[in-house]
Amino acid sequence: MASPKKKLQGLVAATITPMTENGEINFSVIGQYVDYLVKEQGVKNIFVNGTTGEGLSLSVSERRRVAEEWVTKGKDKLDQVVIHVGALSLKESQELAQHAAEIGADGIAVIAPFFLKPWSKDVLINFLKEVAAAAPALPFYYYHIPALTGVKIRAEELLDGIQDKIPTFQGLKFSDTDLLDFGQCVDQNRQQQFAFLFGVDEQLLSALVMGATGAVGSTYNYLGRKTSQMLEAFERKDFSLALNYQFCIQRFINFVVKLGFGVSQTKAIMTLVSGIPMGPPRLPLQKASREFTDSVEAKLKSLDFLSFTDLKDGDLEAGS
Ligand SMILES: CC(=O)N[C@@H]([C@@H](O)[C@H](O)[C@H](O)CO)[C@@H](O)CC(=O)C(=O)O
Repeated sequence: MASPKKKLQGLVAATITPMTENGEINFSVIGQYVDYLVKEQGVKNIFVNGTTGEGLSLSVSERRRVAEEWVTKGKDKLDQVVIHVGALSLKESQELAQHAAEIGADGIAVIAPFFLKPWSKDVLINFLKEVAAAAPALPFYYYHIPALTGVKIRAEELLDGIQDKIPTFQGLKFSDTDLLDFGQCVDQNRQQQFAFLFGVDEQLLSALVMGATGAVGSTYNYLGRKTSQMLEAFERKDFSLALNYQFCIQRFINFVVKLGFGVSQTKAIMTLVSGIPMGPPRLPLQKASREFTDSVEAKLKSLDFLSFTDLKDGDLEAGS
């Protein structure tokens, strides 16, 4: 794995936690999953035990084992493995942070505690600082996802002076649609070389314009290639082509959002596209319906996503 000091950039797949039909974690397919991400999707960075990975629905011991399995199977194949160690209990979060360091992960990320909530920036920073201190050699990322945590403290405020409190702070995973807040994070922290990782896949192009240095998301599990093509077009300043890719990705996401989209559906889509059985989600989530899977399969075919055919300029109408 790469040196922990290397900046996290480009696409980061928020990994699914594969499960058996009995609801146990299916560790046996993680090696295959790593190979799929690297070879078929060209994605070499992963974010483990986050929202998509149902991290907060797993026990601490399961989270440790999942993290270990990804680090072991990703050795010499993946560039960076970031482990989400956020929890309601500070002690659990610290245990997971320390464990991530012990197993050789490349970074840790933490969401705001979401039951008994921090109501001010300073309180949230104090919590994050205590977790970061449990893994003092690991890059630390704050995972901002206010729609799920209910903690609405603006990321831009949180970042103000954060490295004085958390010396290992390395960046932000921003899973929100507030591009004013995101833009201000970038604008006010450019000199610090933080990673600004955007987490709303359907809006990534707008975030790239705003200065995102990378992206963490669920769709990079199966749309990694397609999204990389968008990133490459953006790098080349071919904005019209980049927009075509974003629209194509949006068409698919819009389609699944209308059917009802979340972690369960991500598991179903990934099973369909990769052929690796991701299994059902854990309660309280419900397995995606057969109707959902059938509709998605047809849509992916119509958009040519299953064959990863290059989108050419002007193909905007295809599959719409
Ligand atoms: C709420 C949610 O699950 N958002 C996803 C997105 O990738 C999302 O699935 C995508 O933008 C489609 O809406 C990621 O931000 C979550 C994520 O990175 C994670 O699993 O930790």
